[in-house]
Amino acid sequence: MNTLVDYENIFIGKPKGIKVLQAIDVSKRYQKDYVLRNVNLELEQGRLGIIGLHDSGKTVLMRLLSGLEKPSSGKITLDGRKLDRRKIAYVPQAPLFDPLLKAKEVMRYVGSEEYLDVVDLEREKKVKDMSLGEKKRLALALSLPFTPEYLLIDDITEDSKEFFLEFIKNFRGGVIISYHNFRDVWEVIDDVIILSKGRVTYKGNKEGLKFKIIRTKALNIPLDRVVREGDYVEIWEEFDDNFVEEKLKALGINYEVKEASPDEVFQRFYA
Ligand SMILES: Nc1ncnc2c1ncn2[C@@H]1O[C@H](COP(=O)(O)OP(=O)(O)OP(=O)(O)O)[C@@H](O)[C@H]1O
Repeated sequence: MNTLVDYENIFIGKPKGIKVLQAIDVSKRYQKDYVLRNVNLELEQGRLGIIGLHDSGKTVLMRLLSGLEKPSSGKITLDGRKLDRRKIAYVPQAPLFDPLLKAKEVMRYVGSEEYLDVVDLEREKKVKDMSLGEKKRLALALSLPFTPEYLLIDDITEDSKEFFLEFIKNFRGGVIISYHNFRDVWEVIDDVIILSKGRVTYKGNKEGLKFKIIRTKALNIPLDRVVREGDYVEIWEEFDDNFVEEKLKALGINYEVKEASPDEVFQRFYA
């Protein structure tokens, strides 16, 4: 293997021939309990965020997409074929390495310790002295010599957040990142899958999560979906709709409008 870092194959251009990563009607159960049900997704080199609360099935889905585990039913394919695991780099939630090895010794498995420079990790540092974020960067370094076309990152820690967000922005291939909120990853994702108790509750472009919250002190308005919050009422409406505002105007009722954050929308409708 070439011992120099192949920057071009990590950061420059797009991989030749766009490949489609697909999950087709994927379910997973351990013993009797289903932890994922009928998940469908399709990604063509874009950037997908898999968002869900604790225990929603994010890690299980990431392990299936990386080829580390097999679905109980349904299938995962790359361009309609069986997964080529080397083309899919996977950064686990909590990577495991021999604690006594140095970073450069772990890299001997792939024969090129130079990739530690790409993830900004000291060659002499022992695994037992690394933070979780550094172990995740080491997992990434191990996958890079295989010129992956997809990068799957299961969770980012506080100390590695900046590094991974920057890496995602520059990576030439497709990215899937799983995380528990939108705030921290919003800038690097285009498409979204929200998981709730193993089921997909939202799938689409992140722009589809735009809602506004209309607030008024008029408590008895003749509209559906009105929620009372203390001394005012709230009505949520999709950002581009104007039905509620026009109705309130016609009724001569004063109101305020605020854009809901993606996390507020997630918590309210899809979590
Ligand atoms: N090997 C396993 N055997 C049995 N149950 C499992 C196994 N792996 C995961 N589960 C169960 O699957 C469910 C989803 O777990 P998963 O780790 O995917 O959630 P998550 O969304 O990644 O949560 P977190 O945000 O806490 O990491 C949990 O109830 C978990 O206990």
